[in-house]
Amino acid sequence: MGGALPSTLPLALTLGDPAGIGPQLAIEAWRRLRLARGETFFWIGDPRLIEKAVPVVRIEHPEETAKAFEHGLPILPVFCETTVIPGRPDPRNAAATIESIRLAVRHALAGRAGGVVTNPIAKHILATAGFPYPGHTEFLAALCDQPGAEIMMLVSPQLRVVPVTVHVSLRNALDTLKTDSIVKVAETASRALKSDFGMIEPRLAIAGLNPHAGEQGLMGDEEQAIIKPAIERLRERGILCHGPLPPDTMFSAHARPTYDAAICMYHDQALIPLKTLDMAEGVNVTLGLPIIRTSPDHGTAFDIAAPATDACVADVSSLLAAIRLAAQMSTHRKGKNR
Ligand SMILES: NC(=O)C1=CN([C@@H]2O[C@H](COP(=O)(O)OP(=O)(O)OC[C@H]3O[C@@H](n4cnc5c(N)ncnc54)[C@H](O)[C@@H]3O)[C@@H](O)[C@H]2O)C=CC1
Ligand SMILES: NCC(=O)COP(=O)(O)O
Repeated sequence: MGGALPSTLPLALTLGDPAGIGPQLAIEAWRRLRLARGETFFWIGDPRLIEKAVPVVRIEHPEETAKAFEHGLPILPVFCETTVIPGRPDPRNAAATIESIRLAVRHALAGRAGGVVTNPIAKHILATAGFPYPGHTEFLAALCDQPGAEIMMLVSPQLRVVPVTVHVSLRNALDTLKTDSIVKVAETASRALKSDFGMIEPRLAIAGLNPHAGEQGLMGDEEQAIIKPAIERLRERGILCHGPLPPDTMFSAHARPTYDAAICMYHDQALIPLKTLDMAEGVNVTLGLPIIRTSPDHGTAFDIAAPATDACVADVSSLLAAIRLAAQMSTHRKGKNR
């Protein structure tokens, strides 16, 4: 999906959880992109984690990335407080993880980075360290001074999905699902598909919530009471959308070509089909913010995390897809603002 030229500005890649697969993936991504002469990035991470495994170039400013990339992995250093043991996350290193995200956003907001690509964090480890946000998505919105503007989209070669409710329990998602939030999320998605993905008139498929999209009220009334009014309002605002669709069939090979993004009512309704179809190529994108942010669709994978000097068994495809997509989105957005 895409095809735009790479962004000229380097991307900022964050540390993620240092005990996860992020450091090994950063190395692998640098090796491949350097060979391919593809997109460039600087890693905001701890050089001590990787410098025995790969040539690194410590930089002070993102502008040094282009020159450094040929010679080594450009690193803008942040330092972990305590020894990192792959597979054994430690809340004492949360400060470095958080600082890396902060710096990445600062550089993107200042126009020194084309976008932010985040390595995975372990939400419960950050929470133990007192981090008050459920995930990157909400933290990034706060850093951009636009809390509530953020939405999550997962993108893969076969599907795009947007959950209306995100990092909450299923019970809480049902309680908080509202017509207004469906409208807001769908409008943001539609706008972003134009500005960041180059679409002229994006088509949205709106999922139902209940089996058979409620079976005319026999199996739940949220479709009638909450989702249909949202669709009517979106149509009045000129947004192409259809639904509520039965969630069990709307992701089939026949249905997928009829829309550009599926607006889903809760996290797993959106992410299960996407990861089942395309986990290796899936990319998590934050829309609705002044900065571009992408991330691989997988998590920290502590079970396969290893020291940087070991062979990398983790698949780097999703991170590479995230880097490429961020560059393409940045190019689209620049073209739009020209
Ligand atoms: N964007 C982010 O920061 C995300 C963070 N997470 C966090 O990750 C942590 C672990 O979550 P899990 O549900 O276990 O999901 P996970 O994606 O980390 O792992 C699930 C399974 O997939 C495998 N896997 C994941 N990425 C892989 C890769 N690149 N190559 C090969 N195998 C891979 C793992 O080894 C594991 O067996 C949680 O604390 C969660 O909060 C989860 C999703 C996204
Ligand atoms: N399941 C997606 C996910 O957890 C990613 O969240 P975020 O850290 O990107 O907000």
